Amino acid sequence: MATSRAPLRFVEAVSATVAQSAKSGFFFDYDGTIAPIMRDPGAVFPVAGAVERLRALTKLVGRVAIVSARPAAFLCDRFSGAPQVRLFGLYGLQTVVDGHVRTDAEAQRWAPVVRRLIEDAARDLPGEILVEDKALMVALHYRAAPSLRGAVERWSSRKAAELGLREQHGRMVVELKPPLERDKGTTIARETETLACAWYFGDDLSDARAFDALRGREARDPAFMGVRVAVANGETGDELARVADFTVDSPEHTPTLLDQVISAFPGTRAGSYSG
Ligand SMILES: O=P(O)(O)OC[C@H]1O[C@H](O[C@H]2O[C@H](CO)[C@@H](O)[C@H](O)[C@H]2O)[C@H](O)[C@@H](O)[C@@H]1O
Repeated sequence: MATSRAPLRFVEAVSATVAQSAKSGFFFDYDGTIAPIMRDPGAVFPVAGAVERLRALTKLVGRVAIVSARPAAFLCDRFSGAPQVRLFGLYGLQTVVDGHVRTDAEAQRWAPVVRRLIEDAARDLPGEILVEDKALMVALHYRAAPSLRGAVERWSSRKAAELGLREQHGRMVVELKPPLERDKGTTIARETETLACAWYFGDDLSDARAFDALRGREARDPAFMGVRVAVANGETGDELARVADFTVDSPEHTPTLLDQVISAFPGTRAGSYSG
């Protein structure tokens, strides 16, 4: 079910991971990667078996983490069943330490600007556009009205210029965020510094930066192995699959791929992940 798209062979990636397990890491995007895409972002939970696989991985490798554009508090709720999984929210501007969310101080300063933007969006944009308030960022969703994409993008570009914010495009969404040099790429670069091998799973445009970070590390350190897994989809999937080592068919297939990794560790059996 895993399709090789580059010279790296799946079996080699797994063997190298098992051989240097303490220095290996698994990093996951959330929406569209280990959670389904739905119209209501608040109603999204991880696919069946994902949390159990992540919990199993924490016992086998040095690091397991979620790197998401969601607020860290949301991730804390969804991954309460796997407390050893590290959580990086809002593209790495938030982390969770001992159960408490820590927010980057520079990002926090933008909260009043984002608050004003949310009020403007509620006033200016058509009712079909879902304005997701993430406190430090706003996501403008046009999934319910794809024909409004152009209007939303024009409004968002104008507001970004007016307020000094940055835009991030994604699956039927455009986000406005603080103008800081922080994204999934910088988070992955930092979190993989001490690792010899790192896997990253993603489905969307912002995940390409995490893939790039792994490629950059490989270029600087030929002993390092980066494994890029794209989760297929008809929206942004092709773009990411082109630069991935492997592709899975959907978020529901991610646990199946993880079973193939987990079962390669001595003493493990696929499917026995209750503990
Ligand atoms: O980094 P991620 O964890 O992948 O977050 C990216 C965005 O995910 C969410 O939006 C996407 O999923 C929604 C729920 O399935 C879907 O309705 C929407 O069309 C997708 O773009 C989330 O709501 C955004 O805040 C994240 O930026």
